[in-house]
Amino acid sequence: MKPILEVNELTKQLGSFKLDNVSFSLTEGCITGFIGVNGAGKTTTIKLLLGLIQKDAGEIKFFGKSIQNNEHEFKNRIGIVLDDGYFYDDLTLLEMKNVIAASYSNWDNRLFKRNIDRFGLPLNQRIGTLSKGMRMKYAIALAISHHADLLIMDEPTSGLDPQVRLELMDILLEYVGEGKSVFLSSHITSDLDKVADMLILIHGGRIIFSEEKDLLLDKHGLVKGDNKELNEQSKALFLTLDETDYGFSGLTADKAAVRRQMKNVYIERPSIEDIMLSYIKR
Ligand SMILES: Nc1ncnc2c1ncn2[C@@H]1O[C@H](COP(=O)(O)OP(=O)(O)OP(=O)(O)O)[C@@H](O)[C@H]1O
Repeated sequence: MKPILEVNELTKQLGSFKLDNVSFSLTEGCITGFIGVNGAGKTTTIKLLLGLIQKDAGEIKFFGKSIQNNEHEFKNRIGIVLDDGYFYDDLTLLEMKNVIAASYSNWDNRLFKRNIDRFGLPLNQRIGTLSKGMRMKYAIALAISHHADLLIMDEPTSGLDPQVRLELMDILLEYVGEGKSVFLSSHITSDLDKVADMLILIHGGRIIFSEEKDLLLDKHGLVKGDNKELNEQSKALFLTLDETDYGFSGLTADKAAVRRQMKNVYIERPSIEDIMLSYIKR
């Protein structure tokens, strides 16, 4: 599949924080989870993609074309869902829609109406009176009503209850089912366990890995066993290792090698959170 967005050696110094030579690409028709703990650099990367802050160096290409020279086309073909700061609370949903729709050349009012009906949103209610879940659905309805090819979302699930998070994931799955792509930052990795195709981990302003989720989950393993299984060679197979008097548990990035070298151990499937924490603890 084609890369929809390519980020090459993106760099930005912000006070003592440096986003350091960040490179990754997003594949068409995929949900890519951009994961990392607080302060890792997720929002900074997204702000640079959207031109909300200026990069020091690096290049961003959208469908093979530099976004710097094609800013208008890029903005028309992406949908954006940021933290809830960018709506006017005193406007109704309909009034705010009119403000936003005016800035897109391919805005589709019928599609917007369909999304609004589907999400059960009251068009004449003031934005300030919406619940957090409704506000998120409204932000998505706005972001996907101009036939965007790529939806970019910064921490969309934070502060939402599990039911609304589940609904949100269903909406995203339906969206990529139409051949669109989603780039979604989150430190709540459990949502991504279900829906992400690709995962990119950022930590301290650097990309730690960028991989297909299924491959990542397949090759890593949470290993438990008796301490007598551990020696210098087998210990080298672990990203993290906890040893107690009762035995050890550790996360390996090479489950196959553990199977070959350690005979009496249990290997469980890790969660994305287990993997993320192991890489950043190293
Ligand atoms: N304008 C700025 N001046 C100085 N430092 C900044 C500025 N903006 C962000 N930072 C710092 O950059 C680092 C990365 O912040 P960023 O918001 O990108 O992290 P994040 O991964 O999105 O975290 P979170 O999950 O908490 O939103 C943080 O240490 C933050 O304090």
